[in-house]
Amino acid sequence: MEVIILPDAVDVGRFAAAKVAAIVARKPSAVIGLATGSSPRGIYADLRRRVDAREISFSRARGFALDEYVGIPLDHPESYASVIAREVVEPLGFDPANVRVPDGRAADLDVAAAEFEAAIAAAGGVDLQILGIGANGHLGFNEPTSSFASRTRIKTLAQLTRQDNARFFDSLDDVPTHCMTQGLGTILDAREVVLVAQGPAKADAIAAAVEGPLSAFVPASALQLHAHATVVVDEESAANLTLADYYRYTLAHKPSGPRHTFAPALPASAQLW
Ligand SMILES: N[C@@H]1[C@@H](O)[C@H](O)[C@@H](COP(=O)(O)O)O[C@@H]1O
Repeated sequence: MEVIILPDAVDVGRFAAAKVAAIVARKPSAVIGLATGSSPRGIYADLRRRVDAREISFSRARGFALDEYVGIPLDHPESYASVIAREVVEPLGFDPANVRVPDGRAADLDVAAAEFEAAIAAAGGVDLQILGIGANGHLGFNEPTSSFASRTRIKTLAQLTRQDNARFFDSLDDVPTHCMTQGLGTILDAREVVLVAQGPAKADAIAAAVEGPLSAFVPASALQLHAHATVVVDEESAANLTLADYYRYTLAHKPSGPRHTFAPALPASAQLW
């Protein structure tokens, strides 16, 4: 796992966007795992800038969303199908036919979950999975105690998650109680993953995920098992990392090479020690 600490949220978005852009430039039909929530918005904003500058195009790229609520209409503004369409597909110019969100409205949710897994496999797997992290350490909607081997399935949302997401709804009662989410096993199958976090509310979860023991109680700790995982955080989300100085030193002394060419230049304000 590579841990990148950057001064602020804008730098976090730019750094992670550079990884997405590099993959899409190399492979225009790349399969991108798409996350919702506030964390990846800086990534999408920087990618939009690159699209507008004609540096990259998502017209042939494919996308799979991480998760979806169960129990709200598809056209609800906070369904993840709506959010992905509004915040990712339209601004970045994906072909809507190439982007799939788990179907939380299906008559048979188990069948829909299995079909979603099959669609990822048929696409050749995910090239790069974008991830945020919940304050309780969840990935997608894999709440604490989710199996590291789990696949796309129905989950019950934790109360903390419902409270955190209530800001997107009129009231806590309006927040769905269930969801369909890619499993941790599904996420670990992506060829590369990049997790972004900003702000003090994520500091505990980041420390537990990066430096704590492997534990289903901290679902994001599953990323320790991934061979090509990058965690990109701002100073506030990095606040509880014991080895922060080591991560800064590593970044400042990064050897050059094909795997490292995606990294943009460090901002002048980056704190290296
Ligand atoms: N299901 C999503 C996750 O995919 C997201 O990473 C996380 C953090 O959200 P945010 O980025 O808004 O803090 O919680 C949400 O509920």
